[in-house]
Amino acid sequence: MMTTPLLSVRNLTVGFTHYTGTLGLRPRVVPAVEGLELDIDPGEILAVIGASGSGKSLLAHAIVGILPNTATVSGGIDYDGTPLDSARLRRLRGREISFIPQSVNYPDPLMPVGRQVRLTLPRSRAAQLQQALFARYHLDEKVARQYPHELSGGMLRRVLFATGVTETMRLLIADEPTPGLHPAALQEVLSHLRDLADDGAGVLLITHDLIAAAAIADRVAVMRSGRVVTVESSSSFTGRGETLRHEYARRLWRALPRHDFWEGVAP
Ligand SMILES: Nc1ncnc2c1ncn2[C@@H]1O[C@H](COP(=O)(O)OP(=O)(O)OP(=O)(O)O)[C@@H](O)[C@H]1O
Ligand code: NI
Repeated sequence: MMTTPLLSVRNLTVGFTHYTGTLGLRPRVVPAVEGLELDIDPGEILAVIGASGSGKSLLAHAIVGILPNTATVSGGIDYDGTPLDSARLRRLRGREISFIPQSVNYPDPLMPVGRQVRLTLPRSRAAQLQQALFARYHLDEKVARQYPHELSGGMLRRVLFATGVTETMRLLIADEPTPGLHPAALQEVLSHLRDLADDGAGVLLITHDLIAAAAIADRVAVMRSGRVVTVESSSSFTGRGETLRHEYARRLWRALPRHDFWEGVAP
C-alpha cells in the first residue's frame, strides 16, 4: 500500500535574476537550485548535506515560504498530499510546520532570549507558552532574561528548539542546528531530533556533518551545485561506502578524515 508522504518536493526550481548585456540591463533568471525532488515520511529524518552554496538553505526557505521576493520559483511542494500554498503555510507555520533557521545571525545578540522566543509565539499567550517551552527544554526561567552571549552553545541550541518546536508539530525543518557544538551538546541535539521523529514528526535536517547525518537520519540527500545528486540510505554510509548508489556520495564519505586514517593503515 502506498502512503502519502508528509512532505513532497516536486521539481522545485528557485532562480534569481541576474542582469547581463553590455549595459547590464538584460535580465536573465539563473537557477540557484534546480529540479529538486524529495519526500519526507512521518517519523523519518531526511538529512540534506552538501557544500556551502549548494542550495540547502534555499530548499528549506522554499518549504517554509520565506524565499526573498526577488526569487523566481517553479515546481511544487505538497504537504499531506495537497499543495502547500501561502495561505496554508500561514496557517500551519508555527503549529504543524516548524523551522529552526541557520544560526548565522540568530538569535539576535542584543535581545534577551526569552523575548526572542515570545516573538515567535501567538501574542495573546506568548508569555505562558514561552514558560512552558523553557520548562520542556530544561531551561531555567532566569535564562529568559539573559542575552545569547551569556549562554553556553548547548543552552542556546535548546533555546532555538524552544523557538522552533511546538507540541502540535508534524514537520520540522532544521537548518544547520549543530555547528560549533561540543560533542555532548551535539549528541543532545541529535538525539532530540531522533526523539521528535520517533514521536511521528518528519524532520528535514540540513547539515555539513555527514557523520552526524549518517548516524541519526534515515536517508541522506546529497546536494551539489543546486541539485540533489542522490538520496542514499544512511545505512550505506559504512565501511568504504561500497553500497552507496552514487559515486559523489562515496567520494564525500571516503574523504572524511577517519577514512584517510583507515586507508593509511590498510595493507
Ligand atoms: N537572495 C539571493 N539572491 C541571489 N542569489 C542567492 C540568494 N540566496 C541564495 N542565492 C544563491 O543560491 C546559492 C545557494 O544558497 P544557499 O544559501 O541555499 O546555500 P547553502 O547550501 O545553504 O550554503 P551554506 O552551507 O553556506 O549555508 C548561493 O550560492 C547563492 O548563489
Ligand atoms: Ni545554508
